[in-house]
Amino acid sequence: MTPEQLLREGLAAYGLPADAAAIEGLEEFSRRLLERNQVMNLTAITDPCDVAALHLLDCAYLLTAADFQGKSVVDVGTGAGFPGMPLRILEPNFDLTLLDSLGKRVDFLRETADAMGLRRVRCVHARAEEFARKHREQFDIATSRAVAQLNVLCELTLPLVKVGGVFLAMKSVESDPELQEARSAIAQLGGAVEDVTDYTIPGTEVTHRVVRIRKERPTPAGFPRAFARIKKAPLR
Ligand SMILES: C[S@@+](CC[C@H](N)C(=O)[O-])C[C@H]1O[C@@H](n2cnc3c(N)ncnc32)[C@H](O)[C@@H]1O
Repeated sequence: MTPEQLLREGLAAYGLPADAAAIEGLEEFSRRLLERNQVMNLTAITDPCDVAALHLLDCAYLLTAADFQGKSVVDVGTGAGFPGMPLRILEPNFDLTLLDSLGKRVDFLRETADAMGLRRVRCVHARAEEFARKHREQFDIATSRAVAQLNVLCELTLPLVKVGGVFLAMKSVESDPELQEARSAIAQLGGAVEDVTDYTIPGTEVTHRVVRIRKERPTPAGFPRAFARIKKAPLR
């Protein structure tokens, strides 16, 4: 199967629209990613079919896990733009902030968003725990994939989410122990696990998980702590 077929059939399997412009946008992003990957470290996945499935379709699943229309969304530790960029390409009607602590990756994202004419994308070079000082409880949705253990990750993300909003954490299906260990941290930060959904990426036998955490109460003022403190004494 070609990447184009994989994307078309995969989006259809999710029940998402698979119009030609969206598919072309995803393929263009994949081309730019793999081209830049030759001179900087953006992804270990280098086959275009694998990028289509393991990056693009994996991330696209989030559009079935929450309604993004009209929302403000922050992707914490976005790296080369996952999950944020595929979501932006597939759904133009929300405000997206792509946040990462590595400046070169953020530069790549800014250049790529400009070159592709993507709108309503803000690329921010910052650590999440520092960004939270000025952007506390400003986002309807936070997303994150492959950034940290859930108890640490929630301290980075939940302070950014409005009360009533959600944090969508992309995790492996082996994350049950991690999830159990994070329950107290999630409660201390004002959240509650609402839903855990496992999904198989179309065209593969790979199954991943989305943990949906609802922000129920404001996060207490002491969080997030400085990263050295979070790392030394993760919330339990
Ligand atoms: C393993 S990469 C994952 C990138 C992307 N989310 C993905 O799934 O391909 C983790 C990324 O998180 C970023 N990161 C780690 N801690 C962070 C923090 N406290 N604030 C912002 N970004 C952070 C790193 O710079 C890195 O780009």
